[in-house]
Amino acid sequence: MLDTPIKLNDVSLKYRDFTALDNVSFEVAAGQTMALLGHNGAGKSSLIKIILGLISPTSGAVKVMGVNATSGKGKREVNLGYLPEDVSFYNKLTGLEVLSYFAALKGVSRSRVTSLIEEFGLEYAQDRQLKTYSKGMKQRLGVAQAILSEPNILLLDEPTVGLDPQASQFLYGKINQLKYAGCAVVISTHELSLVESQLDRALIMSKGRRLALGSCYELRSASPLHTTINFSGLTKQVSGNAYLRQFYRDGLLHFRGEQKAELIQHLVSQCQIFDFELKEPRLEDIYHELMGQESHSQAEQL
Ligand SMILES: Nc1ncnc2c1ncn2[C@@H]1O[C@H](COP(=O)(O)OP(=O)(O)OP(=O)(O)O)[C@@H](O)[C@H]1O
Repeated sequence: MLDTPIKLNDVSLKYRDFTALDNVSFEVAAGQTMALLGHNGAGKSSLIKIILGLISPTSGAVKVMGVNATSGKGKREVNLGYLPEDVSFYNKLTGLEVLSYFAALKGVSRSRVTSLIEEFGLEYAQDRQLKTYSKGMKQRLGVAQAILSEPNILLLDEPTVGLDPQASQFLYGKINQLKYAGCAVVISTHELSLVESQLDRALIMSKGRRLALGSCYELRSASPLHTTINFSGLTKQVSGNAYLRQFYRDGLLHFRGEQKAELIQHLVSQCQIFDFELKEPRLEDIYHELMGQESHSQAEQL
């Protein structure tokens, strides 16, 4: 059986007395995208650096393709792409020189460099020094560098910062191509609306601790936030239906994520519906709800 690409077990990290990560565990399977979400300082970049083997956890186990990420043994066999939080290349090099340099390090062909430069819309600036690049252009180059080797593991720290909407969409298209080829992807981001439709699972963190872990469906099901349904004739049809009455409030049906399938089956079999509007809590709503609960319970502990 193939090893799980990324596996963290009870990982903790301390900087002197400060606990940056507190018993964090998760796995990322081949072909999956895991989004790391959390306020500034939650520990997202630290987790990525631990997976990379750049820093060692104070305790816990980290395996990358079945190999202990901190021991160094067998690491060279992992084809890994990484975009750091603050992309910074040598400013006197041109865009083409930067990508060619990484291509040489990773044994990637010249034609892949040329096609990525073209695909990322940097062809017109490829012979210009990076000091003349805008923030977004540098970010495009950084992302191109991260996916250059068509990695099996891709770690992206805030990849869409500075990218225009078209470039962000293009990036997610590229990530999806890699995923379908079996790449395990970890994305740390604050852009929840962008990542929502892209992730398979999200790890929501606060102050180094895991608040929630799951797919959008699982997070929604566990959330106290309601999904609502509205359709014409709702009020009339509810009045004679004891099952629907339990969900009815303010002209809408309100229910929890896990009740959705049963309720929709009931509506289809028992009601006349020509069209309906379903509103589910977005990832952003769930995130804010969890953060609100967290600060409430912290306030209570004081
Ligand atoms: N070298 C270090 N020494 C001491 N503390 C550190 C060090 N690196 C990170 N930290 C602390 O660890 C915590 C987690 O930092 P980390 O960079 O992982 O957060 P993050 O979730 O990526 O934040 P952001 O969204 O702002 O990028 C923060 O409180 C940070 O100040």
